[in-house]
Amino acid sequence: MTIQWFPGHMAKARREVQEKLKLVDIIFELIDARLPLSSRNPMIDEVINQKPRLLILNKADMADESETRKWVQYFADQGATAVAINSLEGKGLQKVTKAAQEILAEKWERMKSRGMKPRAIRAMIVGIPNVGKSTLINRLAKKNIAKTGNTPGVTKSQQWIKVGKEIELLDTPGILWPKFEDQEVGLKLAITGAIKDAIMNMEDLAVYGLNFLSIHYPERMEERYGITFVHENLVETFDHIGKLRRVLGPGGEIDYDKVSEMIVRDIRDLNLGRISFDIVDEELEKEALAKK
Ligand SMILES: Nc1nc2c(ncn2[C@@H]2O[C@H](COP(=O)(O)OP(=O)(O)OP(=O)(O)O)[C@@H](O)[C@H]2O)c(=O)[nH]1
Repeated sequence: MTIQWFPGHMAKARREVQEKLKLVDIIFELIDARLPLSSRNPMIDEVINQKPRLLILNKADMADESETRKWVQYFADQGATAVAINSLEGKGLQKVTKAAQEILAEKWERMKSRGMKPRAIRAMIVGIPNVGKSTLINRLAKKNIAKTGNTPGVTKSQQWIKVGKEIELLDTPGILWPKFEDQEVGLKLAITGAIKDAIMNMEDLAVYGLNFLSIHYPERMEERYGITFVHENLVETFDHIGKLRRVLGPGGEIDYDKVSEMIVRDIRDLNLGRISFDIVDEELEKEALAKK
Protein backbone atom coordinates (compact mmCIF):
# COMPACT_ATOMS: atom_id res chain seq x y z
CA MET A 1 0.00 0.00 0.00
CA THR A 2 1.33 3.44 -0.89
CA ILE A 3 0.42 6.33 1.33
CA GLN A 4 1.22 9.88 0.34
CA TRP A 5 2.13 11.58 3.59
CA PHE A 6 0.99 15.16 3.14
CA PRO A 7 1.02 17.40 6.22
CA GLY A 8 -2.73 16.98 6.60
CA HIS A 9 -2.40 13.18 6.59
CA MET A 10 0.34 13.31 9.18
CA ALA A 11 -1.74 15.50 11.47
CA LYS A 12 -4.68 13.14 11.05
CA ALA A 13 -2.57 10.02 11.69
CA ARG A 14 -1.14 11.61 14.79
CA ARG A 15 -4.59 12.65 16.04
CA GLU A 16 -5.94 9.15 15.50
CA VAL A 17 -3.14 7.57 17.52
CA GLN A 18 -3.47 10.15 20.27
CA GLU A 19 -7.23 9.61 20.53
CA LYS A 20 -6.70 5.92 21.11
CA LEU A 21 -3.89 6.47 23.58
CA LYS A 22 -6.47 7.12 26.28
CA LEU A 23 -7.86 3.63 25.81
CA VAL A 24 -4.64 1.71 26.36
CA ASP A 25 -2.08 0.99 29.07
CA ILE A 26 0.83 0.38 26.73
CA ILE A 27 1.97 1.01 23.16
CA PHE A 28 3.49 -1.77 21.12
CA GLU A 29 5.81 0.17 18.82
CA LEU A 30 6.44 -2.12 15.88
CA ILE A 31 9.72 -1.61 14.06
CA ASP A 32 11.63 -3.55 11.44
CA ALA A 33 14.40 -5.65 13.03
CA ARG A 34 16.60 -4.85 10.00
CA LEU A 35 16.13 -1.14 10.66
CA PRO A 36 15.56 -0.57 14.37
CA LEU A 37 16.18 3.17 14.03
CA SER A 38 15.31 3.94 10.42
CA SER A 39 11.89 2.29 10.63
CA ARG A 40 10.73 4.37 13.59
CA ASN A 41 8.42 7.33 13.21
CA PRO A 42 10.48 10.48 13.76
CA MET A 43 7.95 11.96 16.19
CA ILE A 44 6.99 8.82 18.08
CA ASP A 45 8.11 10.07 21.50
CA GLU A 46 6.05 13.21 21.13
CA VAL A 47 3.07 11.34 19.75
CA ILE A 48 2.82 8.76 22.50
CA ASN A 49 3.77 11.22 25.21
CA GLN A 50 5.19 9.16 28.09
CA LYS A 51 2.82 6.21 27.60
CA PRO A 52 4.59 2.98 28.59
CA ARG A 53 5.97 1.31 25.50
CA LEU A 54 7.32 -1.99 24.31
CA LEU A 55 9.55 -1.97 21.25
CA ILE A 56 8.85 -4.93 19.02
CA LEU A 57 11.49 -5.74 16.42
CA ASN A 58 9.46 -7.55 13.79
CA LYS A 59 10.73 -9.53 10.77
CA ALA A 60 13.60 -10.78 12.91
CA ASP A 61 13.74 -13.76 10.54
CA MET A 62 15.13 -11.40 7.88
CA ALA A 63 17.60 -9.51 10.07
CA ASP A 64 21.16 -10.41 11.05
CA GLU A 65 20.75 -12.24 14.34
CA SER A 66 23.89 -10.86 15.94
CA GLU A 67 22.85 -7.29 15.10
CA THR A 68 19.37 -7.90 16.49
CA ARG A 69 20.86 -9.10 19.78
CA LYS A 70 22.98 -5.97 19.90
CA TRP A 71 19.96 -3.77 19.20
CA VAL A 72 17.94 -5.35 22.02
CA GLN A 73 20.88 -4.58 24.31
CA TYR A 74 21.22 -1.06 22.87
CA PHE A 75 17.62 -0.28 23.76
CA ALA A 76 18.01 -1.91 27.18
CA ASP A 77 20.97 0.39 27.84
CA GLN A 78 18.63 3.29 27.13
CA GLY A 79 16.08 1.95 29.60
CA ALA A 80 13.71 0.64 26.93
CA THR A 81 12.46 -2.90 26.59
CA ALA A 82 12.71 -4.47 23.14
CA VAL A 83 11.81 -7.96 21.95
CA ALA A 84 12.53 -9.56 18.58
CA ILE A 85 9.81 -11.57 16.87
CA ASN A 86 8.69 -13.04 13.57
CA SER A 87 5.00 -12.30 13.09
CA LEU A 88 4.75 -14.20 9.85
CA GLU A 89 5.46 -17.51 11.56
CA GLY A 90 4.32 -16.44 15.01
CA LYS A 91 7.74 -16.87 16.58
CA GLY A 92 8.60 -15.10 19.83
CA LEU A 93 5.07 -13.88 20.53
CA GLN A 94 5.15 -15.09 24.14
CA LYS A 95 7.93 -12.54 24.72
CA VAL A 96 5.45 -9.76 23.94
CA THR A 97 3.04 -10.72 26.74
CA LYS A 98 5.82 -11.29 29.24
CA ALA A 99 7.58 -8.00 28.49
CA ALA A 100 4.29 -6.05 28.64
CA GLN A 101 3.56 -7.56 32.05
CA GLU A 102 7.02 -6.64 33.28
CA ILE A 103 6.76 -3.06 32.04
CA LEU A 104 3.42 -2.60 33.79
CA ALA A 105 4.21 -4.67 36.90
CA GLU A 106 4.54 -1.68 39.23
CA LYS A 107 1.38 -0.01 38.01
CA TRP A 108 -0.53 -3.27 38.43
CA GLU A 109 0.82 -3.65 41.97
CA ARG A 110 -0.34 -0.14 42.77
CA MET A 111 -3.78 -0.90 41.39
CA LYS A 112 -3.95 -4.06 43.45
CA SER A 113 -2.86 -2.27 46.61
CA ARG A 114 -5.73 0.17 46.07
CA GLY A 115 -8.08 -2.78 45.99
CA MET A 116 -8.72 -2.66 42.24
CA LYS A 117 -9.46 -5.90 40.49
CA PRO A 118 -6.71 -7.18 38.20
CA ARG A 119 -7.63 -6.88 34.53
CA ALA A 120 -6.06 -7.57 31.16
CA ILE A 121 -3.42 -5.17 29.86
CA ARG A 122 -4.84 -2.97 27.08
CA ALA A 123 -2.47 -2.36 24.20
CA MET A 124 -2.35 -0.94 20.72
CA ILE A 125 0.13 -1.47 17.91
CA VAL A 126 1.72 1.54 16.26
CA GLY A 127 4.17 1.62 13.37
CA ILE A 128 5.05 2.85 9.89
CA PRO A 129 3.41 1.23 6.82
CA ASN A 130 4.39 -2.30 5.86
CA VAL A 131 6.20 -3.07 9.11
CA GLY A 132 3.84 -5.98 9.81
CA LYS A 133 1.16 -4.49 12.04
CA SER A 134 -1.75 -6.42 10.54
CA THR A 135 0.26 -9.63 10.38
CA LEU A 136 1.04 -9.35 14.08
CA ILE A 137 -2.56 -8.53 15.00
CA ASN A 138 -3.74 -11.56 13.04
CA ARG A 139 -1.14 -13.75 14.70
CA LEU A 140 -2.02 -12.56 18.16
CA ALA A 141 -5.70 -12.95 17.43
CA LYS A 142 -5.05 -16.41 15.95
CA LYS A 143 -7.66 -15.60 13.29
CA ASN A 144 -8.08 -13.02 10.57
CA ILE A 145 -9.74 -10.12 12.32
CA ALA A 146 -7.54 -7.36 10.93
CA LYS A 147 -7.12 -7.55 7.18
CA THR A 148 -3.54 -7.27 5.97
CA GLY A 149 -3.03 -4.18 3.89
CA ASN A 150 -6.07 -2.42 5.34
CA THR A 151 -6.76 1.20 4.47
CA PRO A 152 -5.82 3.76 7.09
CA GLY A 153 -8.33 6.35 8.10
CA VAL A 154 -11.39 4.20 7.49
CA THR A 155 -13.56 4.83 10.49
CA LYS A 156 -14.83 1.79 12.28
CA SER A 157 -15.73 1.07 15.84
CA GLN A 158 -12.93 -0.15 18.05
CA GLN A 159 -12.78 -3.79 18.83
CA TRP A 160 -10.66 -5.50 21.39
CA ILE A 161 -8.91 -8.71 20.52
CA LYS A 162 -8.17 -11.02 23.38
CA VAL A 163 -4.61 -12.31 23.47
CA GLY A 164 -4.74 -15.04 26.08
CA LYS A 165 -6.09 -13.80 29.40
CA GLU A 166 -3.34 -11.26 29.82
CA ILE A 167 -3.76 -8.82 26.95
CA GLU A 168 -6.50 -7.02 25.08
CA LEU A 169 -5.35 -5.49 21.83
CA LEU A 170 -7.07 -2.80 19.77
CA ASP A 171 -7.93 -4.38 16.43
CA THR A 172 -6.82 -1.37 14.37
CA PRO A 173 -3.19 -0.34 14.51
CA GLY A 174 -1.95 3.23 14.51
CA ILE A 175 -0.18 4.01 11.25
CA LEU A 176 2.49 6.69 11.40
CA TRP A 177 4.77 8.06 8.70
CA PRO A 178 8.39 7.03 8.24
CA LYS A 179 11.43 9.30 8.33
CA PHE A 180 11.83 11.26 5.10
CA GLU A 181 14.40 13.86 5.90
CA ASP A 182 17.49 11.68 5.59
CA GLN A 183 18.37 10.28 2.18
CA GLU A 184 20.18 7.26 3.58
CA VAL A 185 17.18 6.35 5.70
CA GLY A 186 15.09 6.55 2.53
CA LEU A 187 17.44 4.13 0.77
CA LYS A 188 17.34 1.73 3.73
CA LEU A 189 13.55 1.79 3.82
CA ALA A 190 13.39 1.24 0.08
CA ILE A 191 15.91 -1.58 -0.09
CA THR A 192 14.01 -3.53 2.55
CA GLY A 193 10.78 -2.91 0.63
CA ALA A 194 9.24 -0.60 3.24
CA ILE A 195 8.62 2.13 0.71
CA LYS A 196 7.46 1.59 -2.82
CA ASP A 197 9.85 1.13 -5.74
CA ALA A 198 8.01 3.61 -7.93
CA ILE A 199 9.48 6.52 -6.00
CA MET A 200 13.01 5.12 -5.97
CA ASN A 201 15.52 4.70 -8.72
CA MET A 202 16.43 0.99 -8.89
CA GLU A 203 19.99 1.75 -9.92
CA ASP A 204 20.52 4.01 -6.89
CA LEU A 205 19.13 1.27 -4.69
CA ALA A 206 21.35 -1.41 -6.23
CA VAL A 207 24.45 0.77 -5.86
CA TYR A 208 23.53 1.57 -2.27
CA GLY A 209 23.03 -2.16 -1.60
CA LEU A 210 26.36 -3.13 -3.15
CA ASN A 211 28.26 -0.45 -1.25
CA PHE A 212 26.59 -1.50 1.99
CA LEU A 213 27.43 -5.15 1.35
CA SER A 214 31.04 -4.34 0.53
CA ILE A 215 31.43 -2.66 3.92
CA HIS A 216 29.40 -4.96 6.14
CA TYR A 217 29.06 -8.30 4.36
CA PRO A 218 31.95 -8.55 1.84
CA GLU A 219 32.20 -12.34 2.11
CA ARG A 220 28.56 -12.78 1.09
CA MET A 221 29.05 -10.38 -1.81
CA GLU A 222 32.05 -12.39 -2.92
CA GLU A 223 30.11 -15.62 -2.75
CA ARG A 224 27.24 -14.38 -4.92
CA TYR A 225 28.86 -11.82 -7.19
CA GLY A 226 32.54 -12.76 -7.12
CA ILE A 227 33.62 -9.31 -5.93
CA THR A 228 34.16 -7.68 -2.54
CA PHE A 229 34.09 -4.03 -3.52
CA VAL A 230 32.29 -1.66 -5.87
CA HIS A 231 34.54 -0.41 -8.66
CA GLU A 232 34.89 3.36 -8.96
CA ASN A 233 33.64 2.94 -12.48
CA LEU A 234 30.20 1.51 -11.77
CA VAL A 235 29.85 0.11 -15.28
CA GLU A 236 32.68 -2.32 -14.57
CA THR A 237 30.94 -3.64 -11.50
CA PHE A 238 27.60 -3.97 -13.29
CA ASP A 239 29.29 -5.62 -16.30
CA HIS A 240 30.97 -8.12 -14.01
CA ILE A 241 27.80 -9.01 -12.12
CA GLY A 242 25.69 -9.02 -15.29
CA LYS A 243 28.06 -11.44 -17.03
CA LEU A 244 28.45 -13.67 -13.98
CA ARG A 245 24.71 -13.94 -13.36
CA ARG A 246 23.94 -13.82 -17.11
CA VAL A 247 21.57 -10.85 -16.99
CA LEU A 248 21.68 -10.10 -20.68
CA GLY A 249 19.50 -8.34 -23.21
CA PRO A 250 18.33 -9.96 -26.50
CA GLY A 251 21.62 -9.16 -28.27
CA GLY A 252 23.73 -10.64 -25.48
CA GLU A 253 24.55 -7.20 -24.05
CA ILE A 254 24.35 -6.45 -20.33
CA ASP A 255 20.92 -5.15 -19.34
CA TYR A 256 21.78 -2.65 -16.60
CA ASP A 257 18.18 -2.11 -15.48
CA LYS A 258 17.74 -5.84 -15.02
CA VAL A 259 21.05 -6.11 -13.16
CA SER A 260 19.87 -3.39 -10.76
CA GLU A 261 16.55 -5.14 -10.24
CA MET A 262 18.26 -8.46 -9.68
CA ILE A 263 20.58 -7.03 -7.02
CA VAL A 264 17.69 -5.43 -5.13
CA ARG A 265 15.64 -8.62 -5.43
CA ASP A 266 18.59 -10.71 -4.25
CA ILE A 267 18.87 -8.55 -1.14
CA ARG A 268 15.14 -8.59 -0.40
CA ASP A 269 14.80 -12.33 -1.03
CA LEU A 270 17.69 -13.06 1.35
CA ASN A 271 19.82 -14.54 -1.44
CA LEU A 272 22.71 -12.81 0.29
CA GLY A 273 21.57 -14.00 3.69
CA ARG A 274 19.95 -12.12 6.53
CA ILE A 275 21.06 -8.50 6.50
CA SER A 276 20.58 -5.67 8.99
CA PHE A 277 20.84 -2.21 7.49
CA ASP A 278 21.00 -0.28 10.75
CA ILE A 279 24.27 -1.24 12.43
CA VAL A 280 24.61 -0.75 16.19
CA ASP A 281 28.31 0.12 16.18
CA GLU A 282 27.74 2.80 13.55
CA GLU A 283 25.00 4.34 15.66
CA LEU A 284 27.16 4.25 18.80
CA GLU A 285 29.98 5.94 16.88
CA LYS A 286 27.60 8.66 15.67
CA GLU A 287 26.34 9.20 19.21
CA ALA A 288 29.89 9.40 20.57
CA LEU A 289 30.84 11.96 17.90
CA ALA A 290 27.78 14.06 18.64
CA LYS A 291 28.74 14.20 22.32
CA LYS A 292 32.24 15.52 21.58
N1 LIG B 1 9.51 -12.33 6.77
C1 LIG B 1 8.58 -11.68 7.47
N2 LIG B 1 7.62 -11.00 6.82
C2 LIG B 1 6.68 -10.36 7.55
C3 LIG B 1 6.68 -10.40 8.97
N3 LIG B 1 5.63 -9.66 9.40
C4 LIG B 1 5.01 -9.19 8.30
N4 LIG B 1 5.63 -9.60 7.18
C5 LIG B 1 5.28 -9.27 5.78
O1 LIG B 1 5.39 -7.86 5.62
C6 LIG B 1 4.41 -7.37 4.70
C7 LIG B 1 3.60 -6.26 5.35
O2 LIG B 1 2.83 -6.79 6.39
P1 LIG B 1 1.49 -6.09 6.91
O3 LIG B 1 1.05 -6.84 8.11
O4 LIG B 1 0.51 -5.88 5.80
O5 LIG B 1 2.07 -4.67 7.35
P2 LIG B 1 1.28 -3.43 7.96
O6 LIG B 1 2.21 -2.77 8.91
O7 LIG B 1 -0.05 -3.82 8.48
O8 LIG B 1 1.16 -2.53 6.65
P3 LIG B 1 0.18 -1.28 6.30
O9 LIG B 1 -1.21 -1.84 6.20
O10 LIG B 1 0.75 -0.80 5.01
O11 LIG B 1 0.32 -0.25 7.38
C8 LIG B 1 3.55 -8.58 4.33
O12 LIG B 1 4.04 -9.07 3.11
C9 LIG B 1 3.83 -9.58 5.45
O13 LIG B 1 3.69 -10.91 5.04
C10 LIG B 1 7.73 -11.13 9.63
O14 LIG B 1 7.84 -11.20 10.87
N5 LIG B 1 8.64 -11.76 8.82
